[in-house]
Amino acid sequence: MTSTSNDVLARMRDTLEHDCHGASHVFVILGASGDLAKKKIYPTLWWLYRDGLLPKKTSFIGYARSKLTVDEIKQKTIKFMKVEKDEEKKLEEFFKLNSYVSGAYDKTEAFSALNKAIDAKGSCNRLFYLALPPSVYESVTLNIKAVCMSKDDKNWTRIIVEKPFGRDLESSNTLSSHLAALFKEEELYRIDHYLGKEMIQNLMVLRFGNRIFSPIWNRESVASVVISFKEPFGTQGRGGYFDEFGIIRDVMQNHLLQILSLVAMEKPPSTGAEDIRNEKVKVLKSIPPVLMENVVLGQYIGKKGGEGEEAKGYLDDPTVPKGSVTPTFASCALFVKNERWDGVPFILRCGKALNERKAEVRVQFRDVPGDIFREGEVKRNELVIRVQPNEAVYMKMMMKTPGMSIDCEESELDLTYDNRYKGVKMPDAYERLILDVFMGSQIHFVRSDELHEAWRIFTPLLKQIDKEKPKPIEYVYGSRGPKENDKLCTEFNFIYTGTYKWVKPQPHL
Ligand SMILES: NC(=O)C1=CN([C@@H]2O[C@H](COP(=O)(O)OP(=O)(O)OC[C@H]3O[C@@H](n4cnc5c(N)ncnc54)[C@H](OP(=O)(O)O)[C@@H]3O)[C@@H](O)[C@H]2O)C=CC1
Ligand SMILES: O=C1O[C@H](COP(=O)(O)O)[C@@H](O)[C@H](O)[C@H]1O
Repeated sequence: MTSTSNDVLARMRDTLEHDCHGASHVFVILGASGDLAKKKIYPTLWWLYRDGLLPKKTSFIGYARSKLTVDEIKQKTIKFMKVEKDEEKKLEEFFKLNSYVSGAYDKTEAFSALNKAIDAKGSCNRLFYLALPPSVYESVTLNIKAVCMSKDDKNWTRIIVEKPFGRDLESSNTLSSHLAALFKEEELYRIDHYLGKEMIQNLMVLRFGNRIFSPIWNRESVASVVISFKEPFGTQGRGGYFDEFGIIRDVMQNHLLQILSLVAMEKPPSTGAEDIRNEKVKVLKSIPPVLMENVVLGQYIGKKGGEGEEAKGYLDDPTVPKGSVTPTFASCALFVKNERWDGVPFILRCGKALNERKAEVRVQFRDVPGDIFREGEVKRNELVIRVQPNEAVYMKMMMKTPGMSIDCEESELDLTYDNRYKGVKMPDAYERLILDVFMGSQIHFVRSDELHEAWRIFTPLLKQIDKEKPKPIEYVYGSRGPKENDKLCTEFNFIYTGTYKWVKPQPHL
């Protein structure tokens, strides 16, 4: 039987109270005046508070250079909080638990003032969320370490770090060494918010909780794997920031590679964080650096006759440097050189300003050997794990056309979450991850050696792109991206026939 949202919430509250032993907690948002804080962190803390999912004695302190009041923070963030009419009183309670300290990121005296505000809450566990540009990570973490850590043994301090974790292997290693000199690995929570998504967390269960997959999850049966991220909007005026990174650093090197490691890793000895992360590192170590010849780069141009944002290309964004060749689309094929996967292409593909919002994993199986049906009739099986939107797992299968016909046709085993798990609340990725930090679970956070391997795989390519500045292929805003990507997919054994038609199930009357 499917658990109802209320059952699940009640169980989570019990676990949380048990794990937190009734302790007090202070959650500090560094960069409280910024975009991430406003759009994600404050709303997430509110949802957790509203649902009773934070330890009972938790308060929140915002910290940034701007001189702000809690009321001003509230005005900035409220439209992202999705507050229902009957929740106003609770929202007031939430903001009463908030305070704000203004100060510089590089002044120890300012952090002493922050520490005073934390001390005023009494003996407590401390969580610091770095919702900040990486340029200030170093000074902020030095100051936290110098004056803001928990003073007694019974309380812990945890630091939540947001990407980008550097821009190449060298800068990432420098950041990792800096953090390692200040904090223990168990105090560091490196967020990759894709690890907080339902279907990404489901990959472990799907693979290792089902007997049927393990015999076919290898080079004998799998032809190729495609992992995609598509977004239907462009840089929306924030191209200046994006241009420093490009889509490979923004999405491929982190979110898509994390998904790949969960799809390709061996079965860990347990579901413990270290066992899982050991396996993820092992599989990443088997991946040679990506070669430029296996890469397609694209940049979107405006749509003729389009209106508003879609009429504008990447280079029309006034915050983007003139003539920039930063890719807004990238796809690449890479290989896992181990016994299980040798020769199987893993195609990663991501892009902005495409035709739809979609993130999915597509495992395409090899052709049926010794086919006895009419030539070309039998198509490859495909297992699709749709991460977003509308979570689903479906397996494309060949079936006899029902009725008198003896033909084969493409059909599917379809597990659409909206139908199967009616009424279950899907928390936002940040809700799950912030809760994990309270509970001290690092399963869904990136360890420093995973980060090292991820940058090792992409840094030679990124350096080559930065040096040679190849001109990306133009694609029109709202299209499927460069045609060259389809060629890359075909070259690397992903066969698209265009013959599969999904008949959306109609609700029973
Ligand atoms: N439970 C559910 O909700 C289910 C939903 N469906 C829906 O049915 C529709 C079709 O299913 P789908 O699995 O995508 O099957 P398809 O075989 O039609 O598509 C497979 C893949 O090929 C890509 N593709 C499309 N055009 C080309 C092309 N010209 N050359 C190369 N590749 C191409 C697709 O999208 P891309 O443009 O991203 O490359 C996709 O990645 C989808 O909208 C799917 O979401 C199907 C089954 C279950
Ligand atoms: O990390 C990032 O992810 C978002 C997309 O996240 P999603 O949860 O909405 O899929 C992307 O827009 C952004 O560029 C990138 O930095």
